[in-house]
Amino acid sequence: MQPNKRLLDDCFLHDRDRLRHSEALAILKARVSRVVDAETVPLADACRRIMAEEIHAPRDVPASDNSAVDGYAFRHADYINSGGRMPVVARVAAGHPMDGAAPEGAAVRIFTGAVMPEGLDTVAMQEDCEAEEAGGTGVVTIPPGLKPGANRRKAGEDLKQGAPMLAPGILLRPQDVAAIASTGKASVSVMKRLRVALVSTGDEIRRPGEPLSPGQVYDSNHFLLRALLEGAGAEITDCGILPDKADVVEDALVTAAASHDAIVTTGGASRGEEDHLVHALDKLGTRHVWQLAIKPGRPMSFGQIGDCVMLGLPGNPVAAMVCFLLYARPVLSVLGGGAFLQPRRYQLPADFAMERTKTGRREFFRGILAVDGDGQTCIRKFEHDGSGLITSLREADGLVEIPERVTGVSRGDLVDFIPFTELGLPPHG
Ligand SMILES: Nc1nc2c(c(=O)[nH]1)N[C@H]1C(S)=C(S)[C@@H](COP(=O)(O)OP(=O)(O)OC[C@H]3O[C@@H](n4cnc5c(N)ncnc54)[C@H](O)[C@@H]3O)O[C@H]1N2
Ligand code: MOO
Repeated sequence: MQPNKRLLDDCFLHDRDRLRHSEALAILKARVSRVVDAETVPLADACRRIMAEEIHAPRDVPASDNSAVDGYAFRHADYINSGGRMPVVARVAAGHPMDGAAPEGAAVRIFTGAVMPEGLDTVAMQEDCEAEEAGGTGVVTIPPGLKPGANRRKAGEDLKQGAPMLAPGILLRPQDVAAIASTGKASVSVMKRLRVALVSTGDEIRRPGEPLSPGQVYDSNHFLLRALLEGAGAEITDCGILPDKADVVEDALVTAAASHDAIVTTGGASRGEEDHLVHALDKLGTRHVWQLAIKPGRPMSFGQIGDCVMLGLPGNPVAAMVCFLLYARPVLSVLGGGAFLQPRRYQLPADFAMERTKTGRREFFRGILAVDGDGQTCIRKFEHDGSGLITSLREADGLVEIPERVTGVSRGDLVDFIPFTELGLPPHG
């Protein structure tokens, strides 16, 4: 006889009731704003910090016209009139500008970065010239065909005085810090670092270095999330590993919330009797998000305890990383004064095929960049989808994103690929 009640063994049956990825993002975005103040730091410490001030170029960069090459500087009109053969009357090197203007009809020996002598507008590369010259005196023959202004870098061609350079909220990259330095500014106002409490939970979790008893698991998520948080510029407090005990979890969250801008937890996020994080959040504060129509990462929660944001990441390592990158990263960025960071997707042909019996949820598979038989870049899927496989994260170059409505992927179909580099991670070495 057939049972009249089907067992609820399909753990994704309720995806319709769960928040979709885009809905979750919209809630997160609407709920958070900057919580940190500004501080002034020396430029050497400014990289990867978030700008708190607006900067306009205080001066022209470069400050003067200068030579782009080692060679001979001259007035273009003199070059035309002389047929390219000119006396050399002086020598100017970088850091040693010429006193006064160059005489008419003459060339000047010049080196890369040296200020263009007054009145001269064009430079010929030394390799193209024939010179009977030493120490800035002699004669040089310059080949025909040079255009006026050749090999001359104009004052202000990099930055014009007053040009907008940087605005609050921008994450400073090495090249941004270089630009600030090029204007002579020695310090910069940036957002203070976000104070984040990092919590692992689970009776079975142990720190590396400790002996492992049967059934216990090393706390890999602590190191995963610590590194991700460091990459996001946070100041981290290690709150250790909490046991699966409601009162201990609650006490720890109250203490952490009092002195941090955000709490990031891993584990205990789900619905089991031993999962206390969501109940604690409900009791101590307000939950805005829990249970997403995504995989992996379904039990992620987001809420607040007073003014402290709580991000409850799942315990499975792949789910913890995916949730961090997709949801915690933009939230922490906004709390820290930055943008709600969203990765760009790249459409690449799939080097895999799959059928989806369950639609309605968004899936993020681990994707590996590959080259197909025609030499075209394509995307492979890590062969196992298990949410506990750290190896899948290590092998992958990013995430393959399969939207809710897609019923299957055929080999060669274009799929969305989010490189890990778009999520702030270093490239695969
Ligand atoms: N009946 C149901 N069971 C589960 C559901 C569900 O909806 N109903 N969801 C599953 C999904 S999806 C996930 S993801 C997990 C996540 O739940 P939790 O956050 O409560 O995670 P835990 O049970 O604490 O741990 C899951 C897994 O991850 C390991 N873990 C935990 N913390 C760490 C750590 N710091 N470092 C390394 N590994 C960690 C833990 O030992 C477990 O193996 O729940 C499913 N179950
Ligand atoms: O969705 Mo869970 O997050 O499979 O691992």
